[in-house]
Amino acid sequence: MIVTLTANPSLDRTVDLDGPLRRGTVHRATGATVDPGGKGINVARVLHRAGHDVLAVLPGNPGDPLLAALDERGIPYRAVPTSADARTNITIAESDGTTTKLNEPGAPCPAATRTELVEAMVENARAADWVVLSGSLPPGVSDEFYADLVRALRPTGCRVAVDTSEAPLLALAVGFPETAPDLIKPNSDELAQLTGCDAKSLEDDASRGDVGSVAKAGRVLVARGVGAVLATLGSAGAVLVTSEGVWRATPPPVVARSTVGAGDSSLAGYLVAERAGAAPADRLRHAVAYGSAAVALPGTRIPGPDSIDTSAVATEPVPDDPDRTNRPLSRKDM
Ligand SMILES: Nc1ncnc2c1ncn2[C@@H]1O[C@H](COP(=O)(O)OP(=O)(O)OP(=O)(O)O)[C@@H](O)[C@H]1O
Ligand SMILES: O=P(O)(O)OC[C@@]1(O)O[C@H](CO)[C@@H](O)[C@@H]1O
Repeated sequence: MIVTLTANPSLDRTVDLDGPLRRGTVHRATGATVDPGGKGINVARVLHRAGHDVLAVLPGNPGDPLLAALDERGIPYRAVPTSADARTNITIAESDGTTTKLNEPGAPCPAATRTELVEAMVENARAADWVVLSGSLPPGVSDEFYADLVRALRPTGCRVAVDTSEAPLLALAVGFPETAPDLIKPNSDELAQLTGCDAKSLEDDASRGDVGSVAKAGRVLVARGVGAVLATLGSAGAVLVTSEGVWRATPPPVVARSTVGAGDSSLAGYLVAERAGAAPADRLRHAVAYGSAAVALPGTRIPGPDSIDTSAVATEPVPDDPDRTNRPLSRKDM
């Protein structure tokens, strides 16, 4: 089983425009869709659709429309009572695939909810082979929440994947190696937050075929105890760094409709392959195939196994570059 935690879940409302977004004007939307969202929920949705046994843990009260959306899709969940309904996050989707997101802060999380979420995670982790801790934290939850939870999960022996950003990510990294997860999935912004690199140049270099800086940042994290770094780089694909080596994967050309949930689908794709016993390059291939399939779908729609084409994803090992390895990262190596 895979247990996901979404401490700050959302109902994702996507509004479609037939042209570019213009600030300060009235737009007549051409359509609108609503999906259950929040990063851990998206990971659980993809895994469930791929036939895996999942449990999505989240704060939520009976009657919350988010829980109704999970019920409709048959996603198994454990909802811990909290202060209010889940937030609504808005995506404005332009016809060329450009997406703008407006994410609400989320319902404040009372102390009793935080305690029960941790208890639910520890209890269910005992029967799981992975737990996935994903997304931002709602008001009332301290930045150290994930770091503390990784410590609390250690005795269960369950492997831990984390996908978060900003202060909770930095608070986790401060505790490495004690709080180092078995897997992290930073995008270029998050890799930059962790290592002081410039996010745009990481992605720009990668799209020109140079993933040296990403590989170096990943190696720094692995040296600090992280099991594997799955760095996703938007249309430039992804890089996997483990103690065994570094691989890069390039997606096939895709007509992008919405990038929302692409990173979550990548993480789920990696876990699908990992659970099947795949070697690192094949895990990366699955991550990129799932991510690219998600990008071709509208809103927070998630791909099913039938739309995954791993043969269209090119992977290759990235050799060690002694020159670059000896050069410091732009700010500090964490
Ligand atoms: N324009 C694109 N074309 C093809 N594949 C893409 C594109 N954008 C993203 N992807 C695929 O999706 C994966 C994840 O994308 P990205 O790095 O943007 O994740 P993310 O920022 O975590 O996404 P999100 O937070 O929106 O879920 C990439 O590694 C790639 O495989
Ligand atoms: O505000 P957070 O927790 O950082 O991100 C939330 C979110 O943007 O992430 C998912 C896509 O990855 C969406 O379903 C959801 O709206």
